[in-house]
Order: sequence, then C-alpha cells, then structure tokens
Amino acid sequence: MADSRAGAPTVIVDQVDIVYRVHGAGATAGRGSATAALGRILKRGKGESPGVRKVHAVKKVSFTAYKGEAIGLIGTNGSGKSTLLKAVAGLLPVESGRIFTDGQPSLLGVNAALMNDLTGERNVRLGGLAMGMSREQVQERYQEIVDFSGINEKGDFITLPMRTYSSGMSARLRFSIGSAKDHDVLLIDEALATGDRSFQKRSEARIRELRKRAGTVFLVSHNNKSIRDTCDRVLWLERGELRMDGPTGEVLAAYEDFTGGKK
Ligand SMILES: Nc1ncnc2c1ncn2[C@@H]1O[C@H](COP(=O)(O)OP(=O)(O)OP(=O)(O)O)[C@@H](O)[C@H]1O
Repeated sequence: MADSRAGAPTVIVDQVDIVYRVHGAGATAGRGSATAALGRILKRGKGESPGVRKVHAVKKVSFTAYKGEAIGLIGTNGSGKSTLLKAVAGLLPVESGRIFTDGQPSLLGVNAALMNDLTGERNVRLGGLAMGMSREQVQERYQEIVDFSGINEKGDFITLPMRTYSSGMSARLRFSIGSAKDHDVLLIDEALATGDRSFQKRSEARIRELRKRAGTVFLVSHNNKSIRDTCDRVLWLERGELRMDGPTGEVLAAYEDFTGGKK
C-alpha cells in the first residue's frame, strides 16, 4: 500500500474512547421516594450520576488515514462502527484521546436529515446549500443529482414529498445529494446497502470517482463485496476495539473466518 499512503494524513485518530450516557436507564421503582433521593445524593458524592448508564462504545482506537485512501469499516452489529464515524465527523464528543482531521469531514448516512414533508426537489436544493454549495452550483448540478438518484425513473416522484418514497428511494436520493460535491473526507454509513443492485453499482463507481478527486473515503458496510470492490484498506472493529487494520483481502479473510462464512 506504499502508493496510497504516499498522500498526506487526512484523519488521525489517537487513542480514542467514546462513551454514551443513557439517562433514565438506572431508574427504579420508588424513584420519587425519600430513600431513592437519598441514594442519589450518596451516589453523587462518589462521582456517579444517578440513573445514568454508560455504554463504552469505542475503546482506545488509533489509526491514521491518508489522502487517496478508501477505508472500509467492518465488524459485527454494535461493534462501534457508526459511533466512530460520527466522532470523526465531529458529531460526537470523545471521552478521551484525540481526533484530527484535515479539511471538513462530511457524513453521508442513510439517516442523514432530509425533510420528510418537503419534496425531493426541495431536499436536493436545501441539501446542496447545507453542504456549502452556492445557489448557482446547486442549480448546475440539480439535474445530475436527480438523474443519478434514479428517483424519476418510474414517474415524476421528485416533486412529491419525501414521505411518499420507499426506504430505498430515500437512501438513493440521500446518496446522490451527498456525493454531488467533492469532499475532503467523506464518511459513508451503509448507503450502499439499501439501493438495488444497479444503484449499488452506480454508487460504487461514484465512490471510486470521489476518491480520485477528493481526499479520503470511509465506508461502513455489512456487505463484504461492496467493501472488497471499493476499499483498499479495512479497519475491523469488535466490541469497540480495533481488532485489525490492513489490506482489504487480509482483513476480510480474517473477518469471514470469525463470522463463519462469506457474506
Ligand atoms: N445513542 C446511543 N446511546 C447509547 N448507546 C448507544 C447509542 N448508539 C449506539 N450505542 C451503543 O454503542 C455500541 C456501538 O454501536 P454502533 O451503532 O456504533 O455499532 P455499529 O458497529 O455501527 O453497529 P451496526 O452494525 O449494528 O450498525 C452499541 O453497544 C450500541 O448499543
């Protein structure tokens, strides 16, 4: 991988821990009673918040990503992939450790906030502006974004509210909007899993393009084939720990052994 690592570092994750605090999870019956209140005061003295449970989602993870790399993030459900991606995007604070990014990271997820009551068209325009494109740039790219999404292939859906779209259609539109701009660091969460096969192929090609023009692409996916086709390096997280970091073939082979079969 000497070639891809010749670029400058774009993301440095240094000994990062991420902890969620779930409020209300420790509440028991008799919450309003004097004994419960006393218990809470006593606990507070020990530095614990009452009724708060901690979930340690990412543990001491370190890696450096370089310009030109496409990096897959894999791991079984709940292993911390989305959490790590959100932290790199600057959307979640770290408990300890540090994350440095060169340029603005953009998180492109199937959960990206589009407005369900607005039409696809309004969402394309607002989404473009929200990513920092000018009105003119949005206008220029508008048709291409709609065409790429394929939303209008089966009728004039782009002028209907997003709530009338199937989950696959919404995911396609999100991906089209998010990938319409060149990104320094593009973080993609499962975007490929939801579209149909032909859209998956198109989005894989788009990722390869973005990667050539832009900085670094991160892709979270449970689809090992997408990872194999798109990424040259893979980080494998398990129970919040970085279990392996290396060339795609090697890491996927170990992961497939671990999960007991190819996906
Ligand atoms: N908002 C939250 N509050 C509390 N705990 C959370 C929250 N989001 C995630 N977690 C916990 O953090 C851990 C990591 O979750 P995360 O979503 O990052 O995993 P993942 O690898 O992306 O999983 P999947 O493959 O199922 O999408 C899990 O134990 C999960 O229960």
